[in-house]
Formats: sequence, structure tokens, C-alpha cells
Amino acid sequence: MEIRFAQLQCSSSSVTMKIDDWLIESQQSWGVFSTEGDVGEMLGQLLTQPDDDKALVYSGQITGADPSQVAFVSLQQQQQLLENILAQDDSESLGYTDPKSTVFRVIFDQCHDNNLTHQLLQQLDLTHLSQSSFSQLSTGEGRRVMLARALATQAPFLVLDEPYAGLDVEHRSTLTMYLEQLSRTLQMLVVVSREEDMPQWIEHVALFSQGKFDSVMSKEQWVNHPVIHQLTAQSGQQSEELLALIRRHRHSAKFADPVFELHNGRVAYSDKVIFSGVNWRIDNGVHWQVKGPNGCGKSTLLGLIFGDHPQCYSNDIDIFGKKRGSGETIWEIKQHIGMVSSALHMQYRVNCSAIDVIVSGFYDSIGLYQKPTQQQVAIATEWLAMLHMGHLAKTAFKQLEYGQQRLLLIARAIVKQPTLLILDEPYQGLDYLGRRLIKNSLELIAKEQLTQLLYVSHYQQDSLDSIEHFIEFVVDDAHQGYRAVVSGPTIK
Ligand SMILES: Nc1ncnc2c1ncn2[C@@H]1O[C@H](COP(=O)(O)OP(=O)(O)OP(=O)(O)O)[C@@H](O)[C@H]1O
Repeated sequence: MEIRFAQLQCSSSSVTMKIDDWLIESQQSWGVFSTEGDVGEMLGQLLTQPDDDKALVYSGQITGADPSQVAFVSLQQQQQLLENILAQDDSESLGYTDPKSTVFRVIFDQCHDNNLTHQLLQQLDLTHLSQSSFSQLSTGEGRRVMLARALATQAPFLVLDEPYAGLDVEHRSTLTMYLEQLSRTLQMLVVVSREEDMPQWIEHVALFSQGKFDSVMSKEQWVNHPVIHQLTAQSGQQSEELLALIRRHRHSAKFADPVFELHNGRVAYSDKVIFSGVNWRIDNGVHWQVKGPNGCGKSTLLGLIFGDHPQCYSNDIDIFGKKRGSGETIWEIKQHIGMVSSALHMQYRVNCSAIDVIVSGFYDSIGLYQKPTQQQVAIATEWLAMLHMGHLAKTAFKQLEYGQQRLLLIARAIVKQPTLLILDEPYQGLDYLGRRLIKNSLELIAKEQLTQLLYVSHYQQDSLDSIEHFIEFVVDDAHQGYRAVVSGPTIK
């Protein structure tokens, strides 16, 4: 497919994209790097929207694109599919898996071909999950299903927006090889916001800056391009400003040790054990990173702390000086915890404005149901300005790009200065600058002990210097599922 964008200008309610002239020749695959602004979602939507239903209005021209021959994968698409499935599927409450929402069916429905479905399940390491419900998958498992689903359409042109987000180290490396193989027969646009995610085999790179098509270059030129150094310096300064804001409103509560303790923790579902024999103690002021492959139970473990996992009452847990299940309310626990995760992002389906999302952090609510104080609104306004979203204060959360939504949820978690800040893959969907800004800020927050971090990320590059304690899930050969290994300077 030969596609040309000419004098293109396109705006959604929160993002604008401009391309003066960009030619994607037939057989060419491109890497797209965007420093600021979610162009991947917009490119994908433009190339897949049918002529008779142009949800995204634009001026200028897109020639040569055939929407029926393009498949698109993004975090927003995954969120959308999940929402659709949850809206139709009430099987969870009835205690069984709806056959229409199994991993197998979600892929099969795109091709109606048994062999192809099984082949894709196997290639994307999903065979063991084929009868699981899509809505119960872990983040990384869900991302692989989305890719399989796009490939099942057998479209010759693929738009992959952040295909590596949420994948563990091993699956990222297999995906790299897999995409390289596919690139011999398919055309691809691979949109990334991490320089290390730009696939080796890509020959052409398009650089976007603040939503504007900036330049094209060869892979060699990209590797030596000064943009990354410029961005690093810029984000460092912004993080200092963000920290100053957090310091000014400092007020987190302190508890006696341990802040949290899990004794012989175990989570299992009818068909499988996720982990067992987990002993973990979190003392005051100690930051932790939770590690392990996709599906090992990292989010599940954090859900036991946060209190939204159904099996938190069947486990022996002490939190903030109380035994779980001893009459405390979930709100008493939650008021000391800030949380960012894909599950929370999914739950945040109410349609309040951007500023209300941040303010809702003071009340631990999804949506805002109380009249905030002037001070709370002032703090939230400062946060919006810091995140370059001041102009979007009144925009509805649902109308924002996935990355913008994620930034708001991070601000929502930090704003009340919780004792524990739980960050489960916080950077998912953020552009380069957004990620640097948040990572630098977390580093400073941890160093100054402004709050205590529990942190999950699959990228070595995301490690925070201030985190020296790790809990890592490893396969338990003796039993089913995983066990946890804890390490750090104070662990004997
Ligand atoms: N209701 C359920 N029934 C069966 N299995 C479930 C259910 N809910 C979750 N799981 C499984 O529990 C496992 C652990 O999920 P979890 O989200 O904790 O993994 P994770 O380590 O955070 O993974 P990732 O790195 O992909 O985010 C996954 O394999 C998931 O499919």
C-alpha cells in the first residue's frame, strides 16, 4: 500500500496532529517516534476509519489508504474492547466464563479460522490462556491478545501503537523477532515513545514533535539524533518544579512498623494457583519494586494491599497497624494509599472533567461527588499546569487520549501525599516527555521520602536509584504457580 499524507491537519478534543507531506511507499515499514503527543492513536484511527463513518474529521488529504486492509493495535483499542466485553458480559457475577469473551473467541471472531487462531495463540504464547476470559487477563497477556487479534484479520498493513508496552523482558524480545519476521510479508507503522523500543529492522523513522510531523530520517540518523538529549534536559527541569509543588503540600501520615505484612500469602482460582507461600514485610520508609514475568501475580499482590482483590480477606494481612478483616473499612485503608494501575484506569469510566479527576484523589473516589475546597482546586490546577494540560481542565476524561488520562491518574494518586504510593506500570501510554517527567519526579519523591513507593515496571531503564528492595516472583518448581524471593540491604 502506498500512502501519502498531504497538508493534513486533524484535531480530536484534546490532541492535534499536522503532517505537511509524508509518503509511505509500498512495502515500506516505518518507525514513528513522538516526543510529546499521542500521534499513534490518531494515525491508527485515520487509517482504519471507513469512508462512510469518519469519526475523526480532518483537512488535507490521505491518499492510497484502504481502511479494510489496515489493522490497528493500541492501548486505547484494548481499553475499548475490554469495556465492550464488560458491558455485554455479566458472567463474572454469575461465576462462569462467557464463551463469547474467551481469548480464543476474541481472536477467532476476527478470522473464523480454527487453524489460524491456534497458530496465533501458539506464536504469541497464549495457548495456556485460550479458555480464559479476556477481561481477567493480566496487562501483558491482554496486549498479546490484541496483537493476535489484529493479525487474525490478515490485513496486509499493521499500525502498532506502543506494541511493547506492558510486556515483560522475555516477551519483548520474542516480539522483536516476531515483528521482524512479519515485516517480510506485512507493512507496518510501529509507533514508540521509548528510544529502546525502536525495532532494529526498521529502516525509516518519522519524528513527530508536539503532534507535528517534524522530519524523516534513516535508522542510522535516528540513533545519533540529538532529540533524546534535548528531551532529557528539558524533563529534568520540569521534574524539579513538580517536586517543589509536592513539597509545598506535604502531609503524609506515619505508622509504626510494619506498614504492611503478608504471611504465607496465596492466591488461586478454580483452575490454577497464581502464587503461594509469599511472606513479605514492608517497613516504614522502605521503597520496593515488584518484579516478575507477565501473569505471575504482581498486580494481584498489589491488589491485596490496596484491598480491591477479592482474596484479600482469605489471606493473613496486617496493614497500617491493623489486621485485615478486623472491622476496618476499606476507606480507612485507602485514605493512606495512592494507586495507579491499568485496572484502575479501566475502572475510571465516569465522565468527569480533567481537573475533577485530580481532585477526586483527595476523596479516593472514582469521579467527584463532593464539593472540593478552594485549596484542593488550587493544587489540582497547579498539577494540570505542570502536566501541560491547563487548557484541558474542563475537558471530559473520556475525551482525552489514553496517555493524558494516565497522567491525570498519576496526579490523582500523588495529590493527597499518601503514605504508600502504588505504581503498577505507571508509564503505560505516556509519551517520551511525560514518562521522563514522571520517572524523574518519582526518583525525587523517593529520595526525599515524601511518600513510600511500591513500584512495578518491566523495563530495566525504569529502575529508580532509590529503590533497593525487590520482591521477585519466580516459578515454583515444587508447587504450582509462583513463589516470591525478597532481596535488599535490610533483608537477612
Ligand atoms: N478471575 C480470574 N480467574 C482466573 N485467572 C485469573 C483471574 N483473574 C486474574 N487471573 C490470572 O491471574 C494471573 C496474574 O495476574 P496479574 O494481573 O496479577 O499478573 P501480573 O504479574 O501483574 O502481569 P503483567 O505483567 O502482565 O501485568 C494472570 O495469569 C491472570 O490471567
